[in-house]
Amino acid sequence: MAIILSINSGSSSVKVSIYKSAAQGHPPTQLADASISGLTAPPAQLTYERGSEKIKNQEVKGIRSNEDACEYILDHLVKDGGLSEITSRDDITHACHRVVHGGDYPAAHVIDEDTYHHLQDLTDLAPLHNASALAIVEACMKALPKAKNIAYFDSSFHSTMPKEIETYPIDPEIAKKNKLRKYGFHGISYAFITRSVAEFLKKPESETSIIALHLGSGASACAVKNGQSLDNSMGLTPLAGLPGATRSGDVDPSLIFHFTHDAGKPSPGSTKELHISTAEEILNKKSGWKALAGTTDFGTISSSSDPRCKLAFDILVDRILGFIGSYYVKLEGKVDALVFAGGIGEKAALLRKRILEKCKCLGFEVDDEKNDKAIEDVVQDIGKEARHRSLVCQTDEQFEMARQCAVGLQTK
Ligand SMILES: Nc1ncnc2c1ncn2[C@@H]1O[C@H](COP(=O)(O)OP(=O)(O)O)[C@@H](O)[C@H]1O
Ligand SMILES: CC(=O)OP(=O)(O)O
Ligand SMILES: [Mg+2]
Repeated sequence: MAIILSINSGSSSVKVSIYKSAAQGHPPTQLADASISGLTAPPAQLTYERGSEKIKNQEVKGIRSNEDACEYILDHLVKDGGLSEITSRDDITHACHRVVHGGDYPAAHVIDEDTYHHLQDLTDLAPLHNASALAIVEACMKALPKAKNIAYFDSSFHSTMPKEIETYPIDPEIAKKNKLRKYGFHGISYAFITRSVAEFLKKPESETSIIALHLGSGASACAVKNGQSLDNSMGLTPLAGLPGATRSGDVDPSLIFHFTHDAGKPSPGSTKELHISTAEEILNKKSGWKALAGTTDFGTISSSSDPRCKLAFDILVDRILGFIGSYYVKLEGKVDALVFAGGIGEKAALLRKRILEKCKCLGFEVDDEKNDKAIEDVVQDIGKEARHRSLVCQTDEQFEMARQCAVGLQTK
């Protein structure tokens, strides 16, 4: 029997789930689930569930990085006497890592020396993510000597984007040499969402077309056509597209040079592993609703009467509407559903309401009573009878990686 550890290192949280692989062709069974959130809005908060039993929900001190969070959780899982399948770290046979930027890798990759160095080269393209994910990989290689480490990339799901969408209108020679194109991200989540919504709608995945919104501290929109990614709002890096907790999202590329004359200089935040310019540091880490409203907590922004929070809220609504409109046309109106997911998408009912009210002209209609209900199912309807469905999906990047790993296991 395989014991699969699934690690999702996000920009404001680290989520770790542990599964045992079931019989041939069955999805893996979750044994426990732990997350440390609030990494950008301390104090960090640990939640820990074994099966359906909520074991812990408490503040944790001394967590200064995603790596600290992962080590703390791993220690917790192994020491939890309630998990009979795990008596030591040696029982863990597979460690699945969410790695945001996989470059041209179209699918998951066992992490060997070559893969590790290839991913190190990509760190500069995902400054908030790849470096910490690789640090966690390195820690797992030491802490879990018996485990096979496998990287699942946020970018792989978007390898189906057509040329005219992934190509930037820049010098093709330089673009080719430096691999400068749109990659798109949150793909592990969009793969889970597409499969879950197809199941909910009782349609084959290959006939399911949706506009999906993964709204977390990093936020993106995705047009899925017949089960495959057509377009994603993120680009060469996760900076493009929608604003995030500390990220600007799309701005006029010239802006940064008017923001500071030091834009092109190395950022003071650069390290041995991470070479980012001052421009990237500002736009990735010192912008977004943190800069606008002084907090990365979108729950606060949604409920505050502070005009700065209202502006941050309205900006996010405006930018999301831009992508919904564009993707609705690109899908030629053949949209089975508009789907909200991610920490914000699943919890910010007011944001969903505002967006759906503006999308009434496209044939979406919010049902306030359903929209205000707690989201308990994997997929839940929040819309009225209308031309198109409006849904929430509790996305699960950890499960998606473990499922793909279990399938891979069963086919090897
Ligand atoms: N009740 C809530 N209402 C609105 N936003 C929320 C709520 N709870 C958490 N959030 C937001 O969810 C985001 C975290 O999203 P999530 O997808 O879980 O993590 P990550 O961005 O690290 O992948 C944070 O910006 C947080 O402010
Ligand atoms: C790509 C990205 O922004 O990921 P996250 O939302 O987990 O930070
Ligand atoms: Mg995330």
